[in-house]
Amino acid sequence: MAEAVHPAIAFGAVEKWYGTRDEPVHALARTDLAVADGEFLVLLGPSGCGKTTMLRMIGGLIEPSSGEIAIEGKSLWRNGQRQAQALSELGMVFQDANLFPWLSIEKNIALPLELKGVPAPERRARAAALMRLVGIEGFGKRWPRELSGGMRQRAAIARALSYEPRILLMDEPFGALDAMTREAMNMELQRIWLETRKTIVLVTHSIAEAVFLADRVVLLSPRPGRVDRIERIAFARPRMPDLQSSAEFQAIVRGLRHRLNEIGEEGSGHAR
Ligand SMILES: Nc1ncnc2c1ncn2[C@@H]1O[C@H](COP(=O)(O)OP(=O)(O)OP(=O)(O)O)[C@@H](O)[C@H]1O
Repeated sequence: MAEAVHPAIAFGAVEKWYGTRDEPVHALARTDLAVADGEFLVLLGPSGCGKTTMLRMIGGLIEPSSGEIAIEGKSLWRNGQRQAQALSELGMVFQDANLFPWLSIEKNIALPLELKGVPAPERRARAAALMRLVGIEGFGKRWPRELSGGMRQRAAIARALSYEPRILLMDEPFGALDAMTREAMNMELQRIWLETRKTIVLVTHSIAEAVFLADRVVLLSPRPGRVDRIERIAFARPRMPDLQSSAEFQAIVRGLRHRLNEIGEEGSGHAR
């Protein structure tokens, strides 16, 4: 397969300040980062280190204060205007599935297609294929409230994939789920990724989740948010849950936890 000409996502000297009523908040210091086409990148770090800010900037929901973000080589912003062309490459999944309660699961999944004017028979066929892909086949006529949290998250992933974005952005997608469902969802997400080969950027607070899923873990530190280190995770795929009890896996988790503790101490102790 030919190498993609552009990275899927490129940060060039991107910086973000938020204006507040008191002091401006320096949410992200000048950051350069390239995410390869088809890569699974995980953003990990303590509260307030800028993970969501980075994800929302990639998603075009907020504009960087300076620097440039390019999606597949196309600038996301030009003269303060978001470029729709670059945005169509992106799908988003949040912690809360955010399904419309008055629409069936099938209609929720097909909604982005309806908004795009895709005819009903094609929408139904696509929704059926996506429900198979995420493992909720047969639940299309149900209401969101009739599904478990894990199943609702599967539906949210199906909806984000419905218009075939090349990049999937996920902000703590499994943060609200119990530990067992979360582990099952990690396996499912890995399977979906192996089948679709999307570029994925996922935010998490869980070190084990990060190491289990990622090609690279980007560890961020706060005040201001910045990339502290990038850990390449080389385990072969598909990765099985037992991998997590291996010495190699635990060594990486330990290293990241150790660094996270140091970051915490630097933040609370000596002012810089
Ligand atoms: N809209 C906003 N206005 C002002 N400050 C903000 C805003 N959004 C985020 N911040 C600040 O920017 C910094 C980075 O926030 P961000 O939400 O990106 O961090 P995070 O790593 O995602 O945190 P968490 O893990 O708690 O979700 C924090 O200091 C936060 O208080």
